Amino acid sequence: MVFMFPATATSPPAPPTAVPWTHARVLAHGAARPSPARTVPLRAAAGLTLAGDLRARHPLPAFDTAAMDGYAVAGRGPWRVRAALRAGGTWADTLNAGECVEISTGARLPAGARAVLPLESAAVGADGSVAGPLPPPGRHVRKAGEDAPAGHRLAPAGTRIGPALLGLAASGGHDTLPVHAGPRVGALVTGDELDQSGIPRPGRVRDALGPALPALIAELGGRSCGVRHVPDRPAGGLAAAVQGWHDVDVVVVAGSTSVGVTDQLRRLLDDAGARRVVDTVACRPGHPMVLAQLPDGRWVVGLPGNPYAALVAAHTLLGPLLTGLSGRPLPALPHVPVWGPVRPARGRTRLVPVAWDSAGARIVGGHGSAFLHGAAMGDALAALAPDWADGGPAPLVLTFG
Ligand SMILES: Nc1nc2c(c(=O)[nH]1)N[C@H]1C(S)=C(S)[C@@H](COP(=O)(O)OP(=O)(O)OC[C@H]3O[C@@H](n4cnc5c(N)ncnc54)[C@H](O)[C@@H]3O)O[C@H]1N2
Ligand code: MOO
Repeated sequence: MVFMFPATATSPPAPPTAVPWTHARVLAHGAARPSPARTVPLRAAAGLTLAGDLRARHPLPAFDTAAMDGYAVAGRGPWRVRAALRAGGTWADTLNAGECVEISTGARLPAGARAVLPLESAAVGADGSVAGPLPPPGRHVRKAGEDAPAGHRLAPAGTRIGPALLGLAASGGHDTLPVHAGPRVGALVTGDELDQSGIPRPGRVRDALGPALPALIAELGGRSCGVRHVPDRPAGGLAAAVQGWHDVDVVVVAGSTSVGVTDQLRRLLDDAGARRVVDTVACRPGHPMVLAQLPDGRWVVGLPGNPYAALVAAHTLLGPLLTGLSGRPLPALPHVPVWGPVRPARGRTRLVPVAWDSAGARIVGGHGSAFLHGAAMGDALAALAPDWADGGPAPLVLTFG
């Protein structure tokens, strides 16, 4: 006879030693020290982190600039046209009342000009003079230093360098930037049951994490150094693989975080004299995750083998760790209303994939710990507290699906 336990609607409480989910992120971030700063050309800085404040080397804009094609006028009209100015040109003379220059957007305003009369508002008379409504002083003019005076802090150290910041740095007169490079991350995928291509053979499963991890590491701010597959047998293979990967800052181990006979991760961490910073987290899924530091300074992040649990664990521990190693502050999580027919978990945080909708974020797809469908369709993970109710606010960790 086979005895079966009745299915329960709520999950069992978290193990007593498990770290609360919000605290796990803070611990992982706080444990990391940023890599030394170095200087790189702008073209090599995308995705890295500013290692010093970015300051304007000159006023932005550098001079009073025409913001419209038209006429830069002085005094009241009609105005006599003195010259034509194009962007990039200079005109050393000064306008007197009743004079103007034809001017292009981006050209430096001549001394004496009060404003720009747009072409559409101007009428050119038979004698070549220009008439039109008197523009108020400063109209259609970008004032020198209006965006930032010289020396102004454009962005603080710790800012992630994206396209807008690269453009801002160039506008501010910079050719290079001081940066913290993205940490180097190697990924070890464990599991003798994994097939690497096609439809898995009977009893086996297709490796979902090997293809996912390099993209996930890059999304979280790391430099992926590749994926290596480690067999569960002989025992000791995982320890050798971890110890042997020297030229990385972080080793991610996928699988082997549980208590089964083939799960070697915690034993190898103890044997190696590693310091555990986070050891199990009060969340669902992903609770067996672990973060530890080896005596040589390298970090080990253990992600549970179940693919969605691994994704949750990566966003809980790996993301904040890489953020800290990169010299960036831990971002505050936005709280938005979350909708969907899901029960929160007793005594722990439940992480579900969500997609934006007009009223907040809606829970999407399947979110069992082995299934990636929901996460692949989602924009974020919502962290549902035990007292969350449908439509209530929850913090979001943004993801890329
Ligand atoms: N007695 C207990 N058993 C389990 C516990 C527990 O607390 N006590 N926790 C369960 C939870 S929760 C998780 S999550 C898993 C974690 O297991 P491991 O990290 O040791 O991973 P594996 O056992 O190797 O695999 C678990 C599961 O995931 C599949 N898997 C593994 N790697 C991949 C991959 N790269 N791509 C796709 N699927 C993968 C694997 O086939 C298993 O089905 O432990 C539970 N057990
Ligand atoms: O928490 Mo496990 O991580 O349920 O799949």
